Amino acid sequence: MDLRSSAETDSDLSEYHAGSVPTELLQFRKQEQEKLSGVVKSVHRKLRRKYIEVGDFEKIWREHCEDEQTLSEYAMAMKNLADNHWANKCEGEGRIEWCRSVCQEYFQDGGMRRVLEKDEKSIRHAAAGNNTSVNSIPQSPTSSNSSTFQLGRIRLLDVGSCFNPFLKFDEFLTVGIDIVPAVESVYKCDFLNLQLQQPLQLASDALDAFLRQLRGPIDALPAQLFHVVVFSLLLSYFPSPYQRWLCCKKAHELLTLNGLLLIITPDSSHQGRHALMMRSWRVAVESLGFKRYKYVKFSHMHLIAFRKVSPTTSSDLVSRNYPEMLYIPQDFNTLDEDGFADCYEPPRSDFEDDQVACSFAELPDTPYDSDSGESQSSSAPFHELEDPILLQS
Ligand SMILES: C[S@@+](CC[C@H](N)C(=O)[O-])C[C@H]1O[C@@H](n2cnc3c(N)ncnc32)[C@H](O)[C@@H]1O
Repeated sequence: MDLRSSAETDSDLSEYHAGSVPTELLQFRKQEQEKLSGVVKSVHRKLRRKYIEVGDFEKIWREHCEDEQTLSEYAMAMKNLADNHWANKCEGEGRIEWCRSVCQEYFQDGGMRRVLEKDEKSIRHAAAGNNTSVNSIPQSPTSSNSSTFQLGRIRLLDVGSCFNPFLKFDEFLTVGIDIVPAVESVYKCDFLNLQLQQPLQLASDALDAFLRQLRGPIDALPAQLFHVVVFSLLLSYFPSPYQRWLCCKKAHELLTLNGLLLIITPDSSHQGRHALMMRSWRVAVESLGFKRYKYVKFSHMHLIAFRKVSPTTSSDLVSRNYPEMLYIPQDFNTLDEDGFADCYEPPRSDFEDDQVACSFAELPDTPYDSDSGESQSSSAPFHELEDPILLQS
């Protein structure tokens, strides 16, 4: 199905001068965009509805992955939105550009070296407070001997890549995977069921060669292969926090030490409204062996960068209920006769009550330094210019 044929393309529109696009055409494009966003949103809703009704996510997911028609309609709608409705507006800005800039700053402009030095300083400071001899401090995996990070191309795994937005950037050796690729360069792979293998003990150029010869479908990948894992609008696709948790755990295993996990998740509300949820996400993801590096709120999404600071995850994950902490407001929708009623906020647990005060620190309102020693807030030179209709799903 080629939805593009029913829409005006950018080149069709280029005949018009800015400000002189006829109202009917604008109206038509808006309707087209709403239609495409509707296709995407209805898939998310259907999954959530089934999860509430049936409960067995594995069964629902199996059936979902077998529903080729729905999946290909979804993939075409996403690609069409990206090609014809977002691309001309974004002009180098938006979520993909944010990911790119964080990677450049971290890997190429000394960001990683700075945080590693800061980590080491904190360890020494803490040791001095405890009267521990500096010489007896075990070398941390983040100590400065690993900060001289010689990097060729940044190996980037884009999960739920759809239309492979990172492929065009030369600094990345990109592997895009998706349950339904919208373009040929993305490999078919269900990340939830991806098997992890032993890490390859190879030099960097051999690892690059390994990635270049990959072909889909991908069922397994070696651990510790990537410098960056991207979840752009992926986690909210899943109706259960546990699936989001599994994805983050897999990302941890696939990343090299000091690698970055970039999470972008939709939320059109004011940045303070879901501060508690963001706090909860931070606790959950950090428990896996990450530390938050950057956090920005654009008008329709949260953008968070975590760096992998520990080769292992903490031992007591399930009893602290970390998976449940990766909730989104849509998880608490209730079903009514016509479908879904409005969202309500989940009741607070004791743990969340304890965290309320801390949550205000999550706001990126003021120039915010999460870890890097640099500020970044929603006033950063990026404008979120994506599809509010889709992102409000
Ligand atoms: C909302 S789209 C986001 C596309 C793109 N990343 C972006 O930011 O525009 C979510 C994508 O995740 C894909 N996806 C969902 N579950 C997945 C899974 N288990 N493994 C791989 N891809 C998945 C969907 O097929 C879809 O293309």
